[in-house]
Amino acid sequence: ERVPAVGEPVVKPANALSGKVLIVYLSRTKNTKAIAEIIHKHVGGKLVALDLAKPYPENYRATVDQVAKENETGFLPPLTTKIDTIQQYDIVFVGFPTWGMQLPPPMKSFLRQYDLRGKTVIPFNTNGGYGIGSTFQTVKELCPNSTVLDGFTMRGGSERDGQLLVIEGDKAKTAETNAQQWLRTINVLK
Ligand SMILES: Cc1cc2nc3c(=O)[nH]c(=O)nc-3n(C[C@H](O)[C@H](O)[C@H](O)COP(=O)(O)O)c2cc1C
Repeated sequence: ERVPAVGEPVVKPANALSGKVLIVYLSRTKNTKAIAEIIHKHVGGKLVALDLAKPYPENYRATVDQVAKENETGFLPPLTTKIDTIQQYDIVFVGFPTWGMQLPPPMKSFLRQYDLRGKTVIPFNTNGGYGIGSTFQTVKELCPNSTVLDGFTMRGGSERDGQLLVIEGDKAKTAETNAQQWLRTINVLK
């Protein structure tokens, strides 16, 4: 690496993100989990799934209805996942599906429960083809004192139509290529 001249302003290198990494994700049919694992493979750190004190019903329709109610009332479902000393992490990836065009309530619980101030927060998403909805915006709102970077999104399954895990095989390879490209764009990878 070139040594800067005396008095020359020190510019951060391209790969400016360093520090301890936490990857937290919510996944019902494992598409978001597949992306979390790709990120983990390339970035390392601690990979943690969000688990609920009271899991959602297995039935898709019942889950949609429950989520709609929770979104209406602002109910934050209690988590059983415990992050050991959140303070130790500098970079926190947060992964989630789009649910009802919103951030899923359990991820709202996580962002409410843990103080991510001063950290770099990096969202990623899978959805049934209708996009991120308000999810990335809500992450920003719930992390007002964090640096929230541009997120990654791709189409996952569509449980409504019986499509569960689809990010596998060739689709997982494409996902990996695209995710690596994104990680370079946001300067997490060189
Ligand atoms: C309760 C519920 C609500 C959903 N709402 C949406 C939605 O509003 N828009 C959308 O594109 N996909 C929606 N989906 C589909 C998921 O976002 C998609 O299948 C995603 O890939 C699931 O991620 P996972 O496999 O990690 O659980 C919904 C799925 C569930 C279970």
